[in-house]
Amino acid sequence: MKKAVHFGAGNIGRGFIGEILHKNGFEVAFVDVNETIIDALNARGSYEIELAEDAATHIPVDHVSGINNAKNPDAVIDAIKNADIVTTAIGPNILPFIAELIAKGIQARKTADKLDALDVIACENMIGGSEFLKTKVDAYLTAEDAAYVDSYIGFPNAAVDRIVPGQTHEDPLFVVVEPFSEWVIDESQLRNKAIHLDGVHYATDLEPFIERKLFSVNTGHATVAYNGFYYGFKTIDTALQDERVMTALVNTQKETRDLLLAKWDLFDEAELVAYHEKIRGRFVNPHLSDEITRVARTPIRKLGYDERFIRPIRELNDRNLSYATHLATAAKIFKYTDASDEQAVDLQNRLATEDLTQVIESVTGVKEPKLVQELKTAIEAL
Ligand SMILES: NC(=O)c1ccc[n+]([C@@H]2O[C@H](COP(=O)([O-])OP(=O)(O)OC[C@H]3O[C@@H](n4cnc5c(N)ncnc54)[C@H](O)[C@@H]3O)[C@@H](O)[C@H]2O)c1
Ligand SMILES: O=P(O)(O)OC[C@@H](O)[C@@H](O)[C@H](O)[C@H](O)CO
Repeated sequence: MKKAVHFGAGNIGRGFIGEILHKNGFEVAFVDVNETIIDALNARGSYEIELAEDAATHIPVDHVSGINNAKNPDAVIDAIKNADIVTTAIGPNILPFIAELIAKGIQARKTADKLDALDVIACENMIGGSEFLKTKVDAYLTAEDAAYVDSYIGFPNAAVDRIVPGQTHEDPLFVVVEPFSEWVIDESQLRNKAIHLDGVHYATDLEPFIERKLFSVNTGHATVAYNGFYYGFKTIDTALQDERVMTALVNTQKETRDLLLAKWDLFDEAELVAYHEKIRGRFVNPHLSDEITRVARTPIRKLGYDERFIRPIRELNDRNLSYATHLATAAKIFKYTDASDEQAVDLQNRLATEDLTQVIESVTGVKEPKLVQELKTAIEAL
């Protein structure tokens, strides 16, 4: 069997990436620090996915194993040495912490004179995720290693879409997912073109696809989460029953369409309207309950310069298009609290001790006085 190494045996890792790799004949070594999950993968060698729909379908995934990277880094390096593909779904903030292991795995391939091409694909909600990972990996490589990477190792960007909420089953591996799924990989950045995964869409230019996904699904999701939190809700589906939250989502989607249509020739307005309607339906799937704390997690990341609110705000502003709803939700992120979310706690501590303008500028990376002032006014109005 072909061998895959996948970093992050969490919700989307088991609930989507594992499914696709398995379907394509790979045995999958999941790398994670969660001992319960790693032990269960090794004990059973299989797990089950359930599609959340009327007549729930069950998908068995076997030929899987686990490696605890904190305890057994050498096994990860060895697995990468022998892998046909490497994927991650671990969270953008964690990518820097696995970069050294990936670099060592690449060095092990080079030392073994392996000339098979390998792609390392970051499946994170992030524009340019694999390229970002490559910059972190590069920091651990010599000039000679870098030449080997240029020839044999690809870091194609990817976009992954499937709502996989937090799981609360007795079985730590069982994962309930929405039926919809989409995985797009930038074909132009692939090194190993012989691996063409069934169930993956290969695009020659990923940027419009990742923007359509991130600014539609994730900006929309976050709009529901931060407005929902502000109005006192706990889950995405219940928040959407509130007209104020639904209106915020619908208006945000309109601004997103305006941006996508102004920026890319590729999209058709009617198709985007249908895409956005479908997303609203996905958010209220009655068979899936998604906590606001999951969707609103890591608020500092979500306020990033190239992230789901600030990038559209900047780009709509550049085009003299309205970004009022994006801005109103971005302001609510500054009011988000969750004692169990390190970034939420950090943001609130900074707001309590530092000047608001300084916090806005440092968290969002925005320096343009007009946008900073608008954010400040919107936050102060809450
Ligand atoms: N859940 C979704 O609906 C969904 C959909 C598309 C994309 N994504 C993206 O996929 C990524 C993962 O999201 P998720 O929802 O699966 O999160 P998750 O928390 O369920 O999974 C992340 C996994 O990474 C592991 N991990 C954390 N630090 C680690 C480390 N240093 N070394 C090894 N493992 C470590 C955790 O133990 C966990 O099992 C994120 O970038 C997210 O944006 C999620
Ligand atoms: O994973 P995050 O924190 O970037 O965003 C939270 C959710 O919006 C996200 O996980 C979605 O469920 C997912 O991106 C759907 O494809």
